[in-house]
Amino acid sequence: MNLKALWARLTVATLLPVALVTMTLYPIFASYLEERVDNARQATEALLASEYDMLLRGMNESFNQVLATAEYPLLSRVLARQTATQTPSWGLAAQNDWEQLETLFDTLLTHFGRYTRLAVIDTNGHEWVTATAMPPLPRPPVFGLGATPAFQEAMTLQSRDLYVSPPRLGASGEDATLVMTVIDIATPIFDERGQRLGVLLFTLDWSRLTANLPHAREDVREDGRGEALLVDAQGSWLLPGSDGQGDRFGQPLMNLWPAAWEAVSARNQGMATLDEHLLGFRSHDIRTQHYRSQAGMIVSQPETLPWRLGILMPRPSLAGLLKENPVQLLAIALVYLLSVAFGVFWVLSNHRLRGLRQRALQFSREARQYAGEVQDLYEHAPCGYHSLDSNGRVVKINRTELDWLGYRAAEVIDKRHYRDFVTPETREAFDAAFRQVLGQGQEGSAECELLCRDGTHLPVVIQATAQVTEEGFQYSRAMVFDLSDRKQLEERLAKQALTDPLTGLGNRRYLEGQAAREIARAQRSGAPLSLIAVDLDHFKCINDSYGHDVGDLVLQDFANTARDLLRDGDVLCRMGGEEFAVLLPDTTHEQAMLVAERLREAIATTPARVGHAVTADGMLAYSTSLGVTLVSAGEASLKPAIKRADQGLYAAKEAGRNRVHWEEA
Ligand SMILES: Nc1nc2c(ncn2[C@@H]2O[C@H](COP(=O)(O)OP(=O)(O)OP(=O)(O)O)[C@@H](O)[C@H]2O)c(=O)[nH]1
Repeated sequence: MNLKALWARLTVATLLPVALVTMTLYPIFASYLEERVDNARQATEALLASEYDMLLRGMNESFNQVLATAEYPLLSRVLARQTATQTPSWGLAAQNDWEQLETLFDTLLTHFGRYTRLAVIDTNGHEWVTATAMPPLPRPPVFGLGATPAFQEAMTLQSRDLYVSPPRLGASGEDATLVMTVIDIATPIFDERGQRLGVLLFTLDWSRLTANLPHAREDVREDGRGEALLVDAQGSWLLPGSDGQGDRFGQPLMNLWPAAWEAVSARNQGMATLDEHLLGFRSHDIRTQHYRSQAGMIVSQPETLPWRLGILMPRPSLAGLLKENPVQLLAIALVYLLSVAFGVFWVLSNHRLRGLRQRALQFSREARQYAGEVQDLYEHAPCGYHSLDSNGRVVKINRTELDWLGYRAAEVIDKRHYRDFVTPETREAFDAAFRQVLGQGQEGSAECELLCRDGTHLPVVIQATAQVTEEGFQYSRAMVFDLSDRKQLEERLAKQALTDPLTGLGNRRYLEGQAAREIARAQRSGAPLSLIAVDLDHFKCINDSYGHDVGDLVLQDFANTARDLLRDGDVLCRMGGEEFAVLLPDTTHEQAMLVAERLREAIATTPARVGHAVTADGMLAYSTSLGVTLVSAGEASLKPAIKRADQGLYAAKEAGRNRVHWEEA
């Protein structure tokens, strides 16, 4: 496997475990996250309800305090007296009422702590009594407040009606530099006869009231537990900052948080999911709050209503959950790490195993190929191979030897003893060699003849060695060489040694061999054995006249003519040169003379074919002289008879040639 494939596998081994772990963990975390989101939604709704109630309760308290104070008889008495005179009257009764009223206002300021300023204003807009949270109080402070919207609105209202201004930035009392968020709450003051005397104006420290909303506090906000949101109908931020200065006060929510504004402006109440927050919201129209308070009617600036109160809670997220619990994060990282490590380990070990397997396969292929080659060599070797057990039974044999024998492997292996394939004549040599193999020497060889299925004999030499282990003799392993060619060569050489190459007749040595056998037979049977010596007449003249080649043709012609004339058992050979001999078994003196005469006459009357290049008719006449004798009983060799036949031959030559002469033993 190449490096590229390994990298691809490693990539898969990394990505796959990550995907599997993610697929396993994601549903768990998703359902957990869903549950947390549901919880957060419920918590948001609960917080919104409680904060809404808290806001209304706080405002109701203020409304009721304003209404209760406006109905206080002391207030209308002071106001009626001052209105009547239109100048500060400092009689004893007035001084007393004034001090009581101041004490009341001081008590209200200090006891409730939520008001920054309390004022009593007559119908002309003159402020007759004023108490502020910021001492020292001017006494008697008279300011014209007739132009304030709170005064003007309250002057149009009936008894127990309230004017409530939207939260605004305002000066606290006389110190115009100290700016804070305030709400004006004003109600008309009537005497017991129902005559309008003026207006009671409470300036409420809005930051003190909203400070009771826990989620409006920045310390709580920073905890990430939620944030209160309060805007008017135009989307202006109504909540002051923690210091009461109003860091975001009055800013449009559209700019601060467009998504939140889009959600709260679309519906009166509900739940919205923003990017990282859940927003629960509801609207509140301050004018409807008289149902909950002692007020007859509540008037405010209509363009600012209704208000929208909301709670923004952080929306639980997967990252947030993990951040919440670092141990969990660590465990998840560990799971990813282990799964990736396992994948990488698996690929690497698999890679190594794969390499080993491929090498093993390669070795096994080579081994099989090698074994096949060895088997092929064994089966088709130019010599025979076989293995025998200690009883001489064939346990293995190659195809070459089976082909020689003409058997199939199934007919031989474990079924036949090898000596059965050896001819009885050579079996003894085989047995002796096999005994040697089984013995100490552990080697043996023998020249034998194998008995083939078709009855033919195959000369072979067997060379065997014993295969011996610690347990002793296992089997013999033998190589068998075919000796047929060698035998044939030997026979051919032997035959050539006994044959005259020019005429194809046997030579002198051949005659001697044949003579020994015939003499022995004649001695056993007592049958006569005759010998004829033949010599071509004037052969030198033929050679000299026509050339040596023509002489050879004449010699071959003589051999053919004589061979045709003689019997099968007669032995015709060339003794050398132009001399021939014929051994005639079982032939008497008379019969031998007849054969010699017939031979002489046949040669004399049958010219040799020498071709037209030599003679005109292509024929060349020649003659022979012959000496005939009997091999005498008691002669162990042919030599004496040859000598006598030669003497007869010379006699025939002497007598004029082309004749037969008997030579007596
Ligand atoms: N062409 C040929 N000539 C041979 C061969 N062997 C021997 N000769 C020749 O045969 C001749 C024999 O001659 P000689 O012994 O004088 O006898 P001849 O001429 O036959 O005379 P006579 O025997 O007395 O009739 C020699 O010239 C040899 O060279 C042979 O194989 N081929």
